[in-house]
Amino acid sequence: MASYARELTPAVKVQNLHRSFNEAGGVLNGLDLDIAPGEFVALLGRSGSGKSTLLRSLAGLDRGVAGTGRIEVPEKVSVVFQDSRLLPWKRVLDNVTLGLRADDAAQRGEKALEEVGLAGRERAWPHELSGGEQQRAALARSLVRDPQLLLADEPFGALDALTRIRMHTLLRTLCEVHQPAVLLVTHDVDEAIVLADRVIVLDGGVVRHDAQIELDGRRSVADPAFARLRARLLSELGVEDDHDAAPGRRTGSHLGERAAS
Ligand SMILES: Nc1ncnc2c1ncn2[C@@H]1O[C@H](COP(=O)(O)OP(=O)(O)OP(=O)(O)O)[C@@H](O)[C@H]1O
Repeated sequence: MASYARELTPAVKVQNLHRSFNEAGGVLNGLDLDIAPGEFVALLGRSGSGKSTLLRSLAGLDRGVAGTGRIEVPEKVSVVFQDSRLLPWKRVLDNVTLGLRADDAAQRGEKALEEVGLAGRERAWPHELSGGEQQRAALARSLVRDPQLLLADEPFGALDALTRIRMHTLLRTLCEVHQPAVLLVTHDVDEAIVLADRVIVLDGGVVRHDAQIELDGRRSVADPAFARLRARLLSELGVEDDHDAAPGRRTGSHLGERAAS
């Protein structure tokens, strides 16, 4: 996944972005950000630091919010949220293909559902799917459009730890196949390290920290280099790393690893 070239025209270019909701002060204060085609960027930041505001700006979902600046994104952008946002009155396949204007929409939807491990569930209703399956369907709905940019706002935030790990593997695999640029908002430092090519930290309405993840191959929380990176990112976030705490009780972390890519 990290095989992008910096000199390529960026998939995302943000220059001097300002956003504010009231006169009390800006949420984004002159933010600059480039994301290369195919690059997977995780976005960390304290609660209220403006992560969702940035993502919504890139998605064009911030109409009515005061602001200035320049945003360039590709034509095909898909968004995934923490909740699947499947329409309860439509079957899974119809949710996946909703708004897709293509003669082969149904076949593409079926293929996307197969890719996310939901083959055979095309005619199910959303309420018949588990939370993890609903997020799989949401991923299928975004990927069926073959996006050049995938924006994901804590897509696994509501899932249990084991389902999350499975979703990490699935997302990596899908990204390797489809090669979208990705901006993933997450609170989970381990999730960021496991998944991303690059991690950025938002603070004060700008990108405060921006680093490539140099870990190769299998990324495991047991790897000392992983632990060092986690400690550095937690410190950027103003949090102490309680690395010695019991698994699952660490601040901003969970057990996770990814297979070599
Ligand atoms: N629609 C809105 N109206 C008024 N203020 C808002 C609105 N949306 C966000 N804000 C404010 O903007 C700031 C940034 O919010 P945002 O949701 O972007 O932060 P975040 O980093 O995604 O937070 P979290 O990690 O808690 O989800 C917060 O102070 C929030 O209260």
